[in-house]
Amino acid sequence: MTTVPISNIRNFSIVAHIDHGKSTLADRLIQMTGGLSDREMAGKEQVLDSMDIERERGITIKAQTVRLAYKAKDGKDYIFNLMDTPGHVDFAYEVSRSLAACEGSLLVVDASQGVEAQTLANVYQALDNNHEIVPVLNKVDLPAAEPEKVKQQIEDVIGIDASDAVMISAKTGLGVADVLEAIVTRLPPPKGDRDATLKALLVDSWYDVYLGVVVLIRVVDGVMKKGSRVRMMGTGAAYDIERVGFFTPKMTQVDELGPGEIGFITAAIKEVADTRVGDTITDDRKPVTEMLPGFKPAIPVVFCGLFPVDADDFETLRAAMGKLRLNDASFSFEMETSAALGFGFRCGFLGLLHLEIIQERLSREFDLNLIATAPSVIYKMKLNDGTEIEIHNPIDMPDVVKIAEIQEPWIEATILTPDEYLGSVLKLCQDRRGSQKELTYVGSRAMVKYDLPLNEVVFDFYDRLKSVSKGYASFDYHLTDYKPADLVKMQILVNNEPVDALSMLVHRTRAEGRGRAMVEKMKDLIPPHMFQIPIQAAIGGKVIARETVRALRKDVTAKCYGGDITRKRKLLEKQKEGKKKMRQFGKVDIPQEAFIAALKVDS
Ligand SMILES: Nc1nc2c(ncn2[C@@H]2O[C@H](COP(=O)(O)OP(=O)(O)OP(=O)(O)O)[C@@H](O)[C@H]2O)c(=O)[nH]1
Repeated sequence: MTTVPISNIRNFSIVAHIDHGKSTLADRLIQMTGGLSDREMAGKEQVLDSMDIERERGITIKAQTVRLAYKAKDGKDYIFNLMDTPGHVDFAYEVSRSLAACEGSLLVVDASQGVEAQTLANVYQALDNNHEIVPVLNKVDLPAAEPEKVKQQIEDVIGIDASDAVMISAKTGLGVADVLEAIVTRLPPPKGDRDATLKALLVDSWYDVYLGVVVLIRVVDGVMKKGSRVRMMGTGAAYDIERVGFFTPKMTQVDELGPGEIGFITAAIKEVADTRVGDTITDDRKPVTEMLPGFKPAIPVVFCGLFPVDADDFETLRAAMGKLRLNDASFSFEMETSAALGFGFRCGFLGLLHLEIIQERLSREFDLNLIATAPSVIYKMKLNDGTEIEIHNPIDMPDVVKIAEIQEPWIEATILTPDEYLGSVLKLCQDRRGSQKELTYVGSRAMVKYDLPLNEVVFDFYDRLKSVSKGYASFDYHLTDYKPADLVKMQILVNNEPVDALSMLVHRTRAEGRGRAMVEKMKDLIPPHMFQIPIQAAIGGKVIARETVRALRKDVTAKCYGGDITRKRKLLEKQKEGKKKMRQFGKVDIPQEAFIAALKVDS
């Protein structure tokens, strides 16, 4: 691959709403610049989405970068570094750090759909990073495409000039050549001083089975050389650089990366946790004095307990989580025990989608059968003695008489929806204790901004939103602040004993509805025992809902008395098999389905 002057480098990202065609365009760009042969492209549905689940769910999770070589119409050779960014709201943090390593963005908007919630969120982040932006209208091959209308929308809603938007079909390849030219002529080259001391941004890191920890960097000043000794300023650790290179998307090794370049390094780094994303990498012998601005760390906001259905799987679960964490520093877990569910882990996630992805990977890649407890957020509590604590597990909540005030996190949500579903969307937000801030129109679609408690959003809000809008509404949010809330701890009692895994913090006004729904579900799923079993929902000592599982009338072996002993044994064996799928709770056996159903109820 040719080396070029810094003025011929272009570093850019593609920002888009999910499904607007970011990956398809990225693949086209790779294909047209010869990064991969047609044959290699054919074998890979979407080259940038490397993880199986990403491909199946059609979402991009891990930011990746490819280097492309392009000969422009001006006859000069250019190097493009294309940074992939995830499109989903939970991973906004990964978007922001990819953007910090680039000078420009292609804003891809589906010409048949128009601007969506994540288009806005992502493009504002790009503008915050002082990016030059080239609007690209994709899917113009579709009969429903309305490029002129969408151009107007981009100007009205985002406030950037869209008159020169590039019209393309990433699918057929139409117009993609113009995108390549626009990258050269409309995006700025990076700035940097080759003779200055090495200063590089640690953009990302991940674990590779063959290479160990791979670190993605953007060189700002100086040169990153193979064999040199560098220092990570944030952690203070020093390393000898073993490999330097980039992806085309195939891994290619070189001797050095100069200013403005993006690529990877490897060294004897043991764990991903030893690298701090956003850190500044410099020369160990003559370090720079000032660090790069860096990023805010990604903090988990949603928590839940994950327990193996089969207690024998506990160690497998621990090992599996350890493996996943190797490549996902934003996923955290610590051991937890529950009287009802046994040994498991309390886990922290960036959001609900992140939770779902981890859960799915655990069950699919590690063949684990899991029970997840209700998702919770971080509550702040002021105690009467003046101390302040943070709670992310309802079990840890102190006695109510000790609590002076409970605060819960709030978000600002932006929702775009076709007009006909606006009523249902507003009702949903209202039902979730939301307060409306703004209602405007973007073409024929309504854009609403709502303040909502995160506690109500982690509880199936996204699913409900999709269902009330037949999948048409789009949603994005960011955390705003903590506000005092009238929250209570609701417990579920089975046979008069509280089931710890089913405790949750809910708003007082919603406790009864939620409690009633839970006990009803459990009643249907707990099999009759020899005695009657009360199932109750309670706040403190006060029962707010109750159901009863009636006592069993027949003994399974009764009809075998005096009869065939093998038949009797068979029946008992069968019963034992069934028991394996139960949780012994006091004198009661609770089937897993009952837990799962109780935790899934929609109030
Ligand atoms: N008709 C048509 N379909 C397209 C075009 N570009 C992409 N698509 C289709 O739109 C769907 C979404 O495209 P992707 O490239 O996966 O979208 P994405 O924005 O990368 O989605 P995420 O990875 O989830 O962020 C796919 O089914 C593509 O085949 C186009 O120009 N025309």
